[in-house]
Amino acid sequence: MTALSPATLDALPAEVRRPGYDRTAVQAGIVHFGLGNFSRAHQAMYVDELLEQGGGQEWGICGVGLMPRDAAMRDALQATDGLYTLVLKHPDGTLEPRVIGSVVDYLYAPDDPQRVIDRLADPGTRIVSLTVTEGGYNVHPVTGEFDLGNAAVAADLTGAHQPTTVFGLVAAGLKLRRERGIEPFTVMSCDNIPHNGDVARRMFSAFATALDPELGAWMGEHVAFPNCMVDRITPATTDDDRAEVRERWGIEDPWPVVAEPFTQWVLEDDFPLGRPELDRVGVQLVEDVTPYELMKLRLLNASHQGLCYFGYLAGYRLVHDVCSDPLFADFLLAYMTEEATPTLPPVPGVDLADYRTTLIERFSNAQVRDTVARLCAESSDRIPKWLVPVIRENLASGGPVELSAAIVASWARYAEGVDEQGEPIEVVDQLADQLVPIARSQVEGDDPDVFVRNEQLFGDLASQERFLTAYRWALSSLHGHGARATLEALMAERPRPSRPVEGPHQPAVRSRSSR
Ligand SMILES: NC(=O)c1ccc[n+]([C@@H]2O[C@H](COP(=O)([O-])OP(=O)(O)OC[C@H]3O[C@@H](n4cnc5c(N)ncnc54)[C@H](O)[C@@H]3O)[C@@H](O)[C@H]2O)c1
Ligand SMILES: O=P(O)(O)OC[C@@H](O)[C@@H](O)[C@H](O)[C@H](O)CO
Repeated sequence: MTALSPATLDALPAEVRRPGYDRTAVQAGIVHFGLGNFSRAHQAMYVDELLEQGGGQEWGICGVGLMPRDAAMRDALQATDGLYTLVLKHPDGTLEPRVIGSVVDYLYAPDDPQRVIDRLADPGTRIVSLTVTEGGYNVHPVTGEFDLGNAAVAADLTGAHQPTTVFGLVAAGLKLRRERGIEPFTVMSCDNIPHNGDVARRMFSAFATALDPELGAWMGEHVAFPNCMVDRITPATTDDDRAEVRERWGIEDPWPVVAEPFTQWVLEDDFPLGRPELDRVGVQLVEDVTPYELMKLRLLNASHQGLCYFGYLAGYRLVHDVCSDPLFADFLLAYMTEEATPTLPPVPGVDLADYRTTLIERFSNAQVRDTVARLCAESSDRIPKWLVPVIRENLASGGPVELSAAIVASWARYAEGVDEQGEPIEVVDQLADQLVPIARSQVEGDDPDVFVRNEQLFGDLASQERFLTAYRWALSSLHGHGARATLEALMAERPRPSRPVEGPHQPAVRSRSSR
């Protein structure tokens, strides 16, 4: 057994790719907040690749963690001097193990916030990147503005102690740079949010303005916030993943990461202090990321929501099991083709029919073992940003909303917190305390539409007749017949591309038109 470290790299089996570059010469020009599974499988892999190709020595990554769980990442990376194993899992079972070397430092902010601020103020820091989740941007659910009422944010705004939030730390770093006459770094959001750079700009600027209006104005003038689209399905690391790395390659790695082979990064090229030559390693640099992000968020991410609640209620726990079921694959393809795609602009260089088929193949990769639970979590951050816009556009254009409405209904049913066998569901959502009682009251109370009357999440959808009719039908079918039968009814009159015409499943409820 080899404990992963710079000293043991040469002892790893030949099939494990490892850094061939001199890590001691790599400087951390990127500070990354939220160094979790995804950024280690994606951004850090691209930088590692560039380093392999002899470029990017000034673009190593310093991870920063803020949350209690990040102490474990600190410990893991401390043990390996920042190294970790990325295992790409091909559908045919082929594994590509690779040790990533681009993370050259890690700071756990609660240990020493000033060290983080000093690193941000250091002229060598030229990009601050983020994967702090959708919820990490502190957007007020009703106003859409920065939520100044958030307790941690409000505490940071008093300036009475060292900051604890990403907003407080970034603002403190920028303040020092401004005072010292150092140009600001670029802030690069890599979260799954439409116009993630624009959202980051609004939120970070709002915090800075509330702290110090002059700082806010300086930021508005000088800080760049490029938008980007990022893609690589990266499940949470499990103990089985750790054991696999240990047993197959003899590597003792406290926190490896597994991911699918597919990867994509489309990035707006707005980096006043420069950037790594990411275009050398496959990143698409574009003027406007909009068509790419709409494609990805409305096809991939919204389909994840389309499969997770129905899938969970039908008894599935792994994503590939859901998507290997032809009924579910057909449902997702129908949602993507009939409802999501018509809302998309043309995407340069992309055949959307191929993209949709590839998504089903990616979701069906049995080796990745992505979980339905990961996709069901924090739905209140996801459905309003990925699916509700599809519904709105179709309502406005006269397009169909039946399948999207059924996805919303499946969330409403799932949020009741009890499955079809009467077993409890653990609803993981920052709004769970509100949502679960509301969802339960749709069964017990006298308003079956109560869940979608939540304007915070759905705006005025509940007053849109076409949406409401489809939603009511789907919710009632979910209650009366269950998830599988509801999908069968929805799909009964549609072409079924991914299963034989005489398939094994017969619709268990009446078809939509005979209702
Ligand atoms: N996992 C994927 O397949 C994937 C793919 C594309 C994009 N993404 C984006 O990356 C994000 C993170 O995904 P992940 O798989 O790395 O998750 P993860 O749970 O492994 O990592 C999330 C990191 O964000 C930190 N974080 C959470 N809330 C925060 C807050 N309020 N302030 C500061 N830090 C906070 C966590 O402590 C952790 O370090 C997603 O929410 C998504 O926007 C993920
Ligand atoms: O990570 P989230 O919360 O943005 O969304 C859950 C998944 O849809 C997402 O992680 C996808 O796996 C990812 O966006 C694929 O690139």
